[in-house]
Amino acid sequence: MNRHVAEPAGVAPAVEASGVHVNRGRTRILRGLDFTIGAGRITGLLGPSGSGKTTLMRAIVGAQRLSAGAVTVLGQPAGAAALRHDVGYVTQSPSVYPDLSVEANVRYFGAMHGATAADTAEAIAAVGLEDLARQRTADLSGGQSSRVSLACALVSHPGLLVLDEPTVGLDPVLRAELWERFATMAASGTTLLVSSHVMEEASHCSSLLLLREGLLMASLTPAELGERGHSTDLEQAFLHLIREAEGKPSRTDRNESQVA
Ligand SMILES: Nc1ncnc2c1ncn2[C@@H]1O[C@H](COP(=O)(O)OP(=O)(O)OP(=O)(O)O)[C@@H](O)[C@H]1O
Repeated sequence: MNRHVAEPAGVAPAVEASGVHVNRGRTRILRGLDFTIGAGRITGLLGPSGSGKTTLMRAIVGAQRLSAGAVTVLGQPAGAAALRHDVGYVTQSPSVYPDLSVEANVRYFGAMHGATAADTAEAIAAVGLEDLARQRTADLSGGQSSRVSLACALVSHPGLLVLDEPTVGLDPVLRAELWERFATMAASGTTLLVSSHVMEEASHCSSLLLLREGLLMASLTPAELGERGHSTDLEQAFLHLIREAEGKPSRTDRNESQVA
């Protein structure tokens, strides 16, 4: 199978990675990744805990030194100054000012990108925090703080939004609303790269990058994952691929909700 999900004719990929290696000390964390991420759609970055998802996201936003290889983002080298207003990154732990209100946080991050008051209000509404806009961020729950962090990235309307496990700690209703929001953003041209180790979330993505132990196991659509993994349950399909790669027989009697 082709390693890359086909791009629509004439549309340049948002991200191109070739031969990406990241070593930390003697540990080889990313081990020669080649892939593209299509523009204007949601790509899921999936893999067990420790497989290298955060390291790869850091490489894409230009926060990770590569040991070898190259990453190009929206036609520029990853981390280039010209990308400052075009790339949004939301880390796993919320990066907000605890002593400021939700609104003040979002306004502050928006100001760096020339965002308006309407942009601030829209970003807060997008993450469902209108009722808490005046609340100090320090007084919010973990899931609410994560949503403030997300609003701070949304406010500048980046062309590429990189989200590290954005749905962790959210209840099912909010999680569904966020995925709807992501779909709307993709439909209006935003490229989203969303990491998760919950395979059920893969079905919300149009393309998937499956990482395991620093290697790219596959770049494919959810439907292709189901076919290759012989299961409509994407969790089972991914486990099948992993066992196939390990040369072990596939077990179909497992019923975990996460791959990690
Ligand atoms: N600063 C560091 N020094 C050495 N090793 C590191 C460092 N940061 C991460 N690693 C190792 O790199 C590997 C990949 O880590 P990474 O955080 O990218 O994985 P991940 O897939 O995002 O995991 P999770 O889903 O648990 O967040 C892990 O084995 C981790 O222990």
